[in-house]
This record gives sequence, structure tokens and C-alpha cells, in this order.
Amino acid sequence: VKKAKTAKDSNTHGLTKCRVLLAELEAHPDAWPFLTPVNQKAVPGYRKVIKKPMDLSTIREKLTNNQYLNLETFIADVNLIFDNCEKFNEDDSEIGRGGHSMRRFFDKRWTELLD
Ligand SMILES: Oc1ccc2c(c1)N[C@H](O)CC2
Repeated sequence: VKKAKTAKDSNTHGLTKCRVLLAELEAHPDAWPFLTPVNQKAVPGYRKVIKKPMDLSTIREKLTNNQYLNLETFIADVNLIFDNCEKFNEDDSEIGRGGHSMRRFFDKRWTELLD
């Protein structure tokens, strides 16, 4: 007998998917530029150019502090990492290529995890 889906249920399942996806992103070989916040003191231009910095450790902290309402708000923060990367890096650079590679990986994985 199918259990009625409460708001809590779908949120719980959404959060489980966030945990799975974040663990896979953190373990990805191309994740190293995205693991921790960019050191804005050490990188000229970053603070001015990138209005909303984001990285995987910040997402991990927000997930731990229950700051994601659902899978959608989590996906928005992950996409912010890749959009910042495209803005600041040439496509034809090591970090630029890594950002594209991880975005392709993430897009494939979250769509596979959809209900
Ligand atoms: O050459 C460099 C040096 C530092 C960074 C980048 C490239 N790209 C990162 O997105 C931000 C930090």
C-alpha cells in the first residue's frame, strides 16, 4: 500500500539525495579548485568580479545546519560554483575545464536521482 507523501517525507528524501550528490562532488578528481572558499585576499579581482562566492565546504556546512529547504535550493548553490568558475576562468584552462567536467557530471547525477 503506497504511503501518503507528506511534506516532511519528500523533504527527507530530497535531503538524502543532497547528501549523496555532495559526497560524490567532494570525491570527484576535478573538485580540488572547488573544495574550499577562494582566498579573496590572494586572488586579484575575485572579490570584485564574483558577487556570490560558493564552494563545496560551504555547501557541506549549510547542509549540516539544515539551511537547504529542498533539492532545488541545494542545486542552485552547486550551480553557483560552476557559474562562478565559468565567469572567472577561461574555458581553455585547467580549472575552467574542470568546472565544465564537474557540471556535466552533476547534471547527469541529479537527473538520475530524480524521483
Ligand atoms: O589562476 C588562478 C588562480 C586562482 C584562482 C583561479 C585561477 N580560478 C579559480 O576559479 C579562483 C581562484
